[in-house]
This record gives sequence, structure tokens and C-alpha cells, in this order.
Amino acid sequence: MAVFTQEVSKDGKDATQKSGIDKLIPGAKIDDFLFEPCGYSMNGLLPEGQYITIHVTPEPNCSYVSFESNVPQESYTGLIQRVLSTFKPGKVLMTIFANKESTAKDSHKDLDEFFDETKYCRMDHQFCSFKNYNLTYTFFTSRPVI
Ligand SMILES: C[S@@+](CC[C@H](N)C(=O)[O-])C[C@H]1O[C@@H](n2cnc3c(N)ncnc32)[C@H](O)[C@@H]1O
Repeated sequence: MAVFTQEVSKDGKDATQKSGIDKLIPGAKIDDFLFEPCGYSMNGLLPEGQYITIHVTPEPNCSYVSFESNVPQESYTGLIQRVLSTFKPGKVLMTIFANKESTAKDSHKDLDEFFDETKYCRMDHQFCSFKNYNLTYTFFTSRPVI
């Protein structure tokens, strides 16, 4: 998380490149900002109008990253893996909203199958089917090292 401090990065663009955020969703036009003395926010827009927004609080006592996007994907596995390898979080809450007609309508299967392959334990997993969309919520933590 040190990359999101002014001790390590000189500005938002520098933090975006050093952290690898610029590679999460290639092609996004990014507006980024590095706070004094630490903290980072970015908004990215894609040509079709989809967005990505990330906020980073790097202080060790309340370390937190939020990642939000409406980029439609048939599979979110690659994007999830890139987000996890960028931030290496200890705990993650993930929510996917998908309209029943959208390309992401089967994305809940990614969360069903994904975590067996990684160092994360799935602690909670819920699927809700509403009138016009589905919601999948997953909470996972780093596997304890034995
Ligand atoms: C990136 S901002 C975003 C907060 C927002 N509530 C979120 O997470 O969506 C939070 C980080 O920026 C730092 N920061 C520094 N100056 C700030 C300011 N004027 N307003 C908000 N955050 C600031 C905080 O210490 C923290 O590390």
C-alpha cells in the first residue's frame, strides 16, 4: 500500500502506473489523484461509456480499497485475478449485479468456482434473484498459512 503515499509516488499518475491499476482494464481514460500525505482516487472511462472507480485508504489501522465498475464481461475471473494481484487484500467483499439479459448474467458461476484455485477462503456466498436482475455477494479472506 506504500505506493499510495507521497513518500513512494510523486502524483496520481505515478501511483496508477506503479500499482498496475493502468493494466486492470486496458483502454480506460484515467483521471487519478494522490492525496497529501497518502490516499488515492481514480475514475476511468471506456469508449463505450463504462466506468471504473477505485479509492485507496492505505493507513495501516484502517487499510481499505474500493473497486467498482460496470464493465460487462462474460467472465469476471480474469478481472478479479488482476484486482487481487494488484492489491493483495486480506479480506474482500465482492458484489456483482447482473441484469438477466446482460452478458454478465452467468457471472455468479465465476464466484462459485473461482476460489478453489486461489489462496482465498470463501467465508460467505449469497445469490439473490430479483425481478429484473441478480445479485451475487461473496466475502472471502486470505487462507491462513499453516
Ligand atoms: C481515497 S480517499 C476516499 C475515501 C472514500 N470515502 C472512499 O473510500 O470511497 C481516502 C484516503 O485519502 C486520504 N485523504 C487525504 N486527504 C483527504 C481529503 N481531503 N479527503 C479525503 N481523503 C483524504 C485519507 O487519509 C485516506 O487515506
